[in-house]
Parts: sequence; structure tokens; C-alpha cells
Amino acid sequence: MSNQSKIPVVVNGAMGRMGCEIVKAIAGADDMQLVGAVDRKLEAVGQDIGEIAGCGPLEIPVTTDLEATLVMAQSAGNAVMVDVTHPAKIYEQVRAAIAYGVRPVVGTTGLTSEQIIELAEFAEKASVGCLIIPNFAIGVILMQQAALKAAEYFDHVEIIELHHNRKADAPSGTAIKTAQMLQEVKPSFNPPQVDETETLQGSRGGTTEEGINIHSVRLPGLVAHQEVMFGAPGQVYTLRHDAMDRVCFMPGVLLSIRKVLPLKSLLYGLDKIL
Ligand SMILES: NC(=O)C1=CN([C@@H]2O[C@H](COP(=O)(O)OP(=O)(O)OC[C@H]3O[C@@H](n4cnc5c(N)ncnc54)[C@H](OP(=O)(O)O)[C@@H]3O)[C@@H](O)[C@H]2O)C=CC1
Ligand SMILES: O=C(O)C1=N[C@H](C(=O)O)C[C@H](O)C1
Repeated sequence: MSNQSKIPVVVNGAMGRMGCEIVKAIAGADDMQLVGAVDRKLEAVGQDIGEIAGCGPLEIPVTTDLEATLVMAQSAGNAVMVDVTHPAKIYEQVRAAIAYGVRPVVGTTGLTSEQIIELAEFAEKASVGCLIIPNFAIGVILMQQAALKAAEYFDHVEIIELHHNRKADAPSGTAIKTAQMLQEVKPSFNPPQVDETETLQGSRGGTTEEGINIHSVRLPGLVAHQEVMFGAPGQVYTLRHDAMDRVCFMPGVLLSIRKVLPLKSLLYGLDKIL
């Protein structure tokens, strides 16, 4: 495939754990061309992102200037920005990409429901496709589908998510999305059985609007894991997904880059494009 017909992709957060994996995945995809590598590390500016990611030189220097990179990508036409940065700046970064007509694929978690609604309105007005994907792993989508089925039969459910201790946000975007999906099957879960007292504040986890408790574990050694536990008299049904390596997210990242191109609005969740 000639370089001109490849999908131009910018990676924002290119030097991070996910960013490096994504740079390697794009370098190995015949129909994609990495055109920009943005990160906030000043000391890395000008260094070849391919060398940093460990896939050999790609002749794409790291920059901290997202806006200039978006302008350059816009001029390439049909461009995509994959964002894997930090919750603090994600809303502004996605808005900027949409404003420049560069389609965002957002792996970064931590956007609020209100921010997602606002971004959806902005993308719709601009007629620019945008994907917000809290989890790119197919196994997680299958776990969510199984949870939706179980929710038809169980009224009691709790979510336990376990991650490495460098994770900035809690609970995970995946846990929030799972709770939101469950609520579509049943408006409320976990009818109270007794008056509960927390002698240690937070022991019962955080409770979503749907009444689903989410417990967040952070430990070195973990990557990304989630359990959805359903309970009924005499039985517990547990669904579990373990991401052992970030390579598991890459097929979903590449699929999202391809699927965002023809879209004219925002979709939330990998299940929407499978
Ligand atoms: N959707 C999915 O399937 C997955 C999503 N994630 C999400 O992706 C995000 C990144 O995770 P991970 O790679 O582990 O995190 P890392 O901290 O390893 O990587 C983030 C990178 O982005 C840089 N960065 C932070 N803020 C900015 C900014 N405003 N502009 C440019 N670069 C920035 C960081 O620099 P510095 O180190 O200096 O802070 C770092 O290099 C998280 O929100 C995480 O939840 C993670 C895995 C899977
Ligand atoms: O920070 C991570 O690592 C991950 N974040 C995402 C989330 O918050 O759900 C996806 C995955 O769990 C890994």
C-alpha cells in the first residue's frame, strides 16, 4: 500500500506504557502510517519514537506540541489521533482534535458522563467521528456481554477491578462502563438487606447511581483485571478478565482506528464497533 493511501495516525501519550505498544502496533500495520508522536516529556523532544518504543527508527520525532501535530495531521487528510495520556487533560485534547477534524480514538479513561455527552454533541455538530473506548480488549467485551445476560437473573452484583499502582484514575473506566451497561438491563441492583454501618469509611467501595459497588485494588505486579460477581441465595457467579500484557489491547486499537474513519459522530465502547 502506498504511504498516501495509509491512515495517518497521531499517538498522544506516545512514550507511555500504552503509547509505546500502540506505536509498535501501528508500525506493523500495513494500512497505517504514524505521522505524529506527542508526549509531555520535554527531555525526549526530537528523539525518534520508534527507537523509544523499541521497534527501530520510524523517523517520527517526539514533540510536546499537540496543536501543531493536529494541524499537520489535518493537512494529511482522514487522520486519526489515538489518545492514551491522563484524565487531567483528556477533555481539552479530544475537543482540539475534533476542532481540527482529526478523529479521536480515546483510550484514556477518567472522562465524566457529562464530558462524554458534551464531546458527543461537539463531534455531532462538527460531523467528526470519535470513539471513546474504555477497554480495547475483546475478552472484556465478552465479559460485559456475559454480565448483561447474568443481570437478567441476578439482582445482586458487585465489581472488583484490580490494576497496577501507577494508574491515575479510580474506579477504572472499564468498571464504570460495565456498571452503565448493567443498568441498561436493570435500573437498580442490590436492594438493601440491612442498615449498613461502615466502621472504616470506604470499605464497601464506591457506589454508582445504579447501586452497584465498585472496589478498586492497586498493586505493583498487576496489569489490568476485573471481576463481576453476581450473588443469589446459595450461589455466586463470578466473571473475570485478566489482561496479562498490554499487547491484548492492540487488535482493538487497530480496529478502532479503522472504524472511526467513516463515522460522523461519537460512539462509546468497543462493543459499538464490533
Ligand atoms: N482503553 C484501554 O483499553 C486502556 C486504557 N488505558 C488508559 O490509557 C491511559 C494511559 O495509560 P498508561 O499508558 O498506562 O499510562 P502512562 O502513564 O504509562 O502513559 C501516559 C503517557 O502520556 C504522557 N502524558 C500525560 N499527560 C499528557 C498530556 N497532557 N499530553 C501528552 N502526554 C501526556 C505521560 O507522561 P508522564 O509520564 O510525564 O506523565 C506518559 O508518557 C490511562 O488513562 C489508562 O487508563 C490503559 C490501558 C488500556
Ligand atoms: O490504566 C490502565 O492500565 C487501564 N485502564 C483502563 C480502564 O481504566 O478501564 C483499561 C484497562 O483496564 C487498563
